[in-house]
Amino acid sequence: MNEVPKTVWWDDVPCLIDQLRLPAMLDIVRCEDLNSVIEAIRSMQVRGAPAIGITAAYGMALAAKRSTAQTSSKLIEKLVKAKSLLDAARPTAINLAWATQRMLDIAQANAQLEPDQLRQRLLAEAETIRDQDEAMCRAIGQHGKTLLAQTRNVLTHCNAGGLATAAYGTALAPIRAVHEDGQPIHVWVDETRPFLQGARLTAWELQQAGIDLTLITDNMAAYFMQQGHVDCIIVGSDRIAANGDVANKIGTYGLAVLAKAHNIPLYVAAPTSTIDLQTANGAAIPIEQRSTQEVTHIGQQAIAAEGIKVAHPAFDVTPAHLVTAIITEQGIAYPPFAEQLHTMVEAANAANARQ
Ligand SMILES: CSC[C@H]1O[C@H](OP(=O)(O)O)[C@H](O)[C@@H]1O
Repeated sequence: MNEVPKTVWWDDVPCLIDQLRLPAMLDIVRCEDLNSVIEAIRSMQVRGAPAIGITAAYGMALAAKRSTAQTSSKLIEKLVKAKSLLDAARPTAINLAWATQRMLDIAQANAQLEPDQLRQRLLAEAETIRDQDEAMCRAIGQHGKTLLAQTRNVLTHCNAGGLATAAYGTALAPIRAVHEDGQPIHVWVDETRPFLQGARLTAWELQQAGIDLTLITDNMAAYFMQQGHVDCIIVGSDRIAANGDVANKIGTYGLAVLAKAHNIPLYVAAPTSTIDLQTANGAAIPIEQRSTQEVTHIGQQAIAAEGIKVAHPAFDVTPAHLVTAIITEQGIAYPPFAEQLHTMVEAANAANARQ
């Protein structure tokens, strides 16, 4: 099945699916300037760690294109500012800062080029980041499917499908891979309050892919585990610390505790661009605090009284000891994770340097 392209460079600007309008409407947003890229990331028109990294990379290329700098050194000064603004849009997913840093590194390594040549080189790098992400997702699918050979029922949380990446997804990749091999597979889809990425996005993606699913509310997950209807849990990640602690959508930690209590494997699927070797453990991962309106409203409909106190941490951290395995494009890591994660990142960097 050909996927709808996600964030792409089209007609000379980044264009992306407005995920706030899904599943009712498949609407495309044209980002005419850097501010519209930043707003698309901040508002979650585009969301998902790899997807916001790719979009930020195109944002850097757009900033270069829109800059009137007459020298490459002045152009690079503009890119330093662009990186700072993009990185601030959402702090938890390391893919965002990883992508903007990679773009800035390319600019600085090619500072000898004329400004227009440098602009072209930057757009080429953003396209490479996008293409590599899709390849990493498909590799995650191939590695991850080896863990699902005896699996019929998988539970997912939030959305880590094609919409959260260049294409194909991370947590959904092994599920898609076994489905494409003809293996029967069913997915319990956590709706994932408060932003409902599971209900709005994962259910839609699985339906589009012809994969059997059942949408459940987050507080039903324990019931289906207790009834023996969940063989494993697969989630994505926004940042994996050097020791294997995993930041992911709020609610993941609770699922990990439930998985342990029911002796169910919890797998984390992510490209090596989500592994942050500079962050020693989960305690150092910044947790994004989002708008309280996303908790008190569903769309424009208020579901809580005005004037009450509301909390909205958008992510939580699952300690490495609750993670059964981490699936990357480089292979599958098992506890203790630190050395394997370091090796995987080094291998990915070496492969990128050869390209
Ligand atoms: C493939 S990364 C997906 C990851 O991103 C989601 O967060 P958000 O929807 O807020 O961008 C969630 O944590 C997913 O696991």
